Amino acid sequence: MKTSNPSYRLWQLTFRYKIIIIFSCLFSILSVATAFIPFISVYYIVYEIITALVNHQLLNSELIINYGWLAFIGAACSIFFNFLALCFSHIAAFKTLYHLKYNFVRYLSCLPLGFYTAHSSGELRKIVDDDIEKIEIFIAHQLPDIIGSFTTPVIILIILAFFDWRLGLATLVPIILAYIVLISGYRRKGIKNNMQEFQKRLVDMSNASVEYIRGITVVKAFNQTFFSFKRFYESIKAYEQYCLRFINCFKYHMAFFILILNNIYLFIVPVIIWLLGVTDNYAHFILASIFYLIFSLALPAPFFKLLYVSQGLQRAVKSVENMDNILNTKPLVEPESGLEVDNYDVCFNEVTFAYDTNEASDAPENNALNHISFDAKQGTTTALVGLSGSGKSTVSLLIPRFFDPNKGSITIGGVDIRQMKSDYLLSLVSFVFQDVFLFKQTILDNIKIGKPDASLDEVIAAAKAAQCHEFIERLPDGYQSVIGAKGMHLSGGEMQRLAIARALLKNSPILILDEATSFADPENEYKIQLALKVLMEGKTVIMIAHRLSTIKDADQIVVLDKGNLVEKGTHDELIDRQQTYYKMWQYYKQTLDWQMDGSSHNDEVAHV
Ligand SMILES: Nc1ncnc2c1ncn2[C@@H]1O[C@H](COP(=O)(O)OP(=O)(O)OP(=O)(O)O)[C@@H](O)[C@H]1O
Repeated sequence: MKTSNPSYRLWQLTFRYKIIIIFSCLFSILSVATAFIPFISVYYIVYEIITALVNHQLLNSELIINYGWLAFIGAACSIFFNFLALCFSHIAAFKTLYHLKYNFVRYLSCLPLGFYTAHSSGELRKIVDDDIEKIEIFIAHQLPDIIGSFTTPVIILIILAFFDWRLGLATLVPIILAYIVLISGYRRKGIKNNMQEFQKRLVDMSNASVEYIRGITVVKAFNQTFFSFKRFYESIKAYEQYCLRFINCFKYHMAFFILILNNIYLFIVPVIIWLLGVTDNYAHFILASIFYLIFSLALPAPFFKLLYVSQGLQRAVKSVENMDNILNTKPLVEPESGLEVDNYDVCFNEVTFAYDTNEASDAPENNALNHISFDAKQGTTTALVGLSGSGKSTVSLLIPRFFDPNKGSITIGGVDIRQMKSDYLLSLVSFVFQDVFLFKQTILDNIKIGKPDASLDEVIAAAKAAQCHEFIERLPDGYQSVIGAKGMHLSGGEMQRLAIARALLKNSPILILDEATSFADPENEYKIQLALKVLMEGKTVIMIAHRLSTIKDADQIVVLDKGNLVEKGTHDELIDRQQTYYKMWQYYKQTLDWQMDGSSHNDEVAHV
């Protein structure tokens, strides 16, 4: 867990690749130091010319040329060292970027599914794409700038001794003043809150835009363009408002900072005038004055960088905080050394589970599941039935540990699933969910997710069994057709069959079918049932199907009602019992009869 404060964490991350960063800092210091050499050289050139003129001596042209070369070498070295500093800082930044993105995305995959209901995809996308990149930008660009802007006053202090220390101090005073103004601006009451609000509004705007674009078809179909756009528009307005508030809060400090640095000479000129009256060596003093006046023009640049650096620093700290908020979410606890199993009976023992609380509530109505116990033997099919919201999907999600039960346990082959490594547990289970998610990759890749090292023949065999081979072959690029590409549209039923092909290919011993045939037309449904029969051979199958006809032959039917297990047995046993299942079956038959009577010509049977 990441517990340290975000600023400290940012520096920890910055120095993750210590040696590389130290080299970057060293080259930054050298770059700033050598940038002064041309000024000093010019000073000595002017000094040589004036002393030669005053003393009526011949100009030492060789010395002047040497100073000229020194100025050139100094400027070239400064550029070269700056280049090296940026090279090293970029190497460290990209290594850190890779490390952070990789670990963050990996960490996301270890989090329970419940986490995703509390955090929108817009928020997570912003962390991966924007926040982590801000940390990268900070290390790559702003760190060398920080080093540069802090080195400058030190160099000024050093060269004070070589010229006129009084003018040197006069140069240093506005710089220190500018620092004080800037720091006091950042320490102002409310600026932190404004910054946080500003960031929150940014996330909200990003979420609203994703939601608007994703839901555009529903929005248009229901003619809700105005209302939907309103939320998006309001989020932009809120962002604008906080942006302005943040800028307002800071505007005087910013203005004074810029004003002071752009007018350093205003601090030097009065000192020159004052010292003119008391100095003995006019020639030397005038030269030093010229030097500092020229020098004062070159000074603001590194400090202006500091202005953007401090903003970048704040943003990077905020980004680290956002990232760490997610990284502090508890992942599912993994055993040190996972147990494996030799049979695949799935057993629920008094399982109680609530989505919203860590502790299952004593009030059963607050729980999604209450004291659920059943055995699903290897090689048998257990069907979960019940009204909408009765807990069928929740039961299926607990098996691969998308959530952990609050009470009770789930075992596979007699081993508690919490004692298995999650990779191993997931390898035991295949799913066909209600909502099929297909990646924007080829059909081949989409099916191969079930078994990445599968050969083309294996993929084709699975596709044939899942009744997708024919429609895939009809596509212009066959198995190489890319999902979502122009002209590549799949129907709901076709997507469902691709998901079945995936599960067929994975061929794991436990199969969870959630509404597996909901989009299939009657002809294909029959074929899919045949294919599933082959697939289900010898496996533990947990099937959620709303159409009771599809689960009539199940070895065991578990009937759920408001999170409670109210009945279990075979179809015939439950019909004989004339309880909940019997009533559902009667409703189901009635629905079928209505359709046969011609009240609807849809082949698709209404869900119970
Ligand atoms: N992610 C979630 N967060 C909070 N509550 C949830 C979540 N998912 C489901 N629930 C609640 O848990 C209960 C059981 O839902 P579940 O989806 O398991 O029912 P279901 O029988 O599968 O329903 P359906 O047939 O409509 O899919 C419901 O009250 C539901 O509102």
